[in-house]
Parts: sequence; structure tokens; C-alpha cells
Amino acid sequence: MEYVLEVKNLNKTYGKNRVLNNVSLNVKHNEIVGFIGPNGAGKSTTMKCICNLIYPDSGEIIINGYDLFKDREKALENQAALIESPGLYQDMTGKENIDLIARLRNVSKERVKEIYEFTEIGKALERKVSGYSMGMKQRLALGIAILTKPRFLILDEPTNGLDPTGVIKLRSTLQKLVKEEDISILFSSHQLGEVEKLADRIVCINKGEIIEVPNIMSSIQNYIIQISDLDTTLQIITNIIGEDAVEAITLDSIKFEIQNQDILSEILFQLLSRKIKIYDIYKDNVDIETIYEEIYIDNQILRG
Ligand SMILES: Nc1ncnc2c1ncn2[C@@H]1O[C@H](COP(=O)(O)OP(=O)(O)OP(=O)(O)O)[C@@H](O)[C@H]1O
Repeated sequence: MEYVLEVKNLNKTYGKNRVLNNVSLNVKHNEIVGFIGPNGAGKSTTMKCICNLIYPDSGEIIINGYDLFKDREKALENQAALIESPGLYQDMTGKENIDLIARLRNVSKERVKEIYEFTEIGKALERKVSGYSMGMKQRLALGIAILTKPRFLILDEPTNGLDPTGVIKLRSTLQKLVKEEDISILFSSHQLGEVEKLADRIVCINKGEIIEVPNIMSSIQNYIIQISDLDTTLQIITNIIGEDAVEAITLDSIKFEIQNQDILSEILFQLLSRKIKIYDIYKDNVDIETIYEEIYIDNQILRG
């Protein structure tokens, strides 16, 4: 099955306020999708609909092939969610929290052991949750969420409240989930750097509508090249791609933007044939903040 989540034409109004307008998005098998958008854009509302916590006015949600509104139990069986702060029993130990849910859901002893390991909480699993750091609580909650081996995980702002170490650890935990547990993930976040590092793909929402992410992430490639002769190199690259796409950034390095690999080959060929030494060349990725600015700040239509 290609998709673990298909959301089609979701609409939701609160009174006269239309908060979701024909929202459609999907998550493919083994994919991590980042869901971004400004405050009040509709991220949580979309996620709550997917988790069946609220009903949309219209639209379709299919989880692992099961229609959420026609085959609710089967659809939800394949899904786990952390929507608000982890709902853990603070007066119980980490282990007791896991064991309790495992008993309620008939989870095997073997799986429970796997989850102890997964949390990477170690001996502290014997301590009360009230003394845990935010990161430990989150890993525990994630472990509990995946006890029943769901296919799809939905996380609303999972990096909220985590310190930098917690954020780095969460990233590796989620990547491990995709690899080892065969899980696909949809997560929302305001921390653009995190989205960029974690997501395979980004879905943007603004004022209740999904916006196409400009394809600049894949089509534009920025390179930085360090060379022996700045002036001649500038001239060669400018002749090939025009002066707007080239910029000297230090006394011996140049940044340039190309649309396809053939142009890069042409540039390198010409530099080498003019006996210019290339000390270093590397790709400078278009960062997500540039994309965010382009979508939400520079775009007049969206601003209005
Ligand atoms: N229960 C509710 N009753 C009325 N309006 C609501 C309700 N829940 C959300 N809204 C409105 O729906 C819109 C979308 O809110 P939502 O929480 O989905 O945004 P969000 O993208 O998750 O924002 P944030 O990044 O701030 O969490 C907002 O205008 C919000 O005020």
C-alpha cells in the first residue's frame, strides 16, 4: 500500500469561521512528513480530525486503507498519536505506565520488553514519572503509543518544551521508528530547523488551505566553490548562468545557483580547461526558512 494516510477535501467551520478549506494531504509508507504553518493556520484542527477527536463537516480520511468514518476501529488500530502533552500517570514509574497500557491492550511480554529498551530510559524506568525530564516523558509516551505496533504516528509539535539534547534525541528516536518499526509519521512544528532535518517532505497550511511548497527545494541547487583564480572563475560562471545567479562570498570562493546537473558539468569542464584549481566544491542547500519566508511573508496573496 502506497499511502498510510490519505486526507481528502476536509472542511471544518467553527461558527462562521472556516478553519479548514478543502484540506487534502497524504503520507506515504515509511515517510516522515512535516506539517508547517503560522499560528491558527489549522494544523491542530487537521490533526485532531485525523485522530477522530473532532469531526470535520465534510471530507474523507483513510488510514492504512481503512476509512476513518466508515471503519473507525480498524482505521484507529493502525494509528497512534501524541496530540497534547504526554498523558502519563505521574505517580507511577515508567515501567508501571507501560505495563498498565500493555495489559489493557493485550500486548505480549516480548513486545513490552522491546518498549522498555526503546525508551532508552534505562534504570530510571523504576522511578516515578514525576521526576522525569520532558525528553524522558516524551520517549516513554512514544513507547506506549507504539506498543500495539501502529503503522502511522501523528505528533503535534513534538519538539515543544524539549532542550537541544532532547530535540536531537527525539530526531534519532523518530528515525529509528521509521526504520525499525516500519512506521510513517506526520508531525507539526514551528521549529523550522527541526522540520528541515527530520522531514522527507513538507506540507504547508495557511488560513485553512494547503499551499504547494515551491519546488525550489528540489529544482534549485546552490553550490559553493573554492578556487585558485576568483576573477576568471567569476567570469566563466557568469557567462554560463548569468550574473544574477553568481556571487563572490570570500576572496577565494564563489556561490552560484544552477537548475540542473548538466550546467554544473559545463562549469567544471570550463574551469579545468582554463587550468583553474578547484580546492573544494559543495552543495549549499536551500534552507527551509527561505521557503517559509517565500510562502508566508513574501507572498502578497497569502498576506492579504
Ligand atoms: N474549539 C474551537 N472553537 C472555535 N475555534 C477554534 C477551535 N479550535 C480551533 N479554532 C480556531 O481554528 C483555527 C485553527 O486553529 P488550529 O489550532 O488548528 O491552528 P494551528 O495551526 O494548530 O495553530 P498553532 O500553531 O497556534 O497551534 C484558529 O483560528 C482557531 O482559533
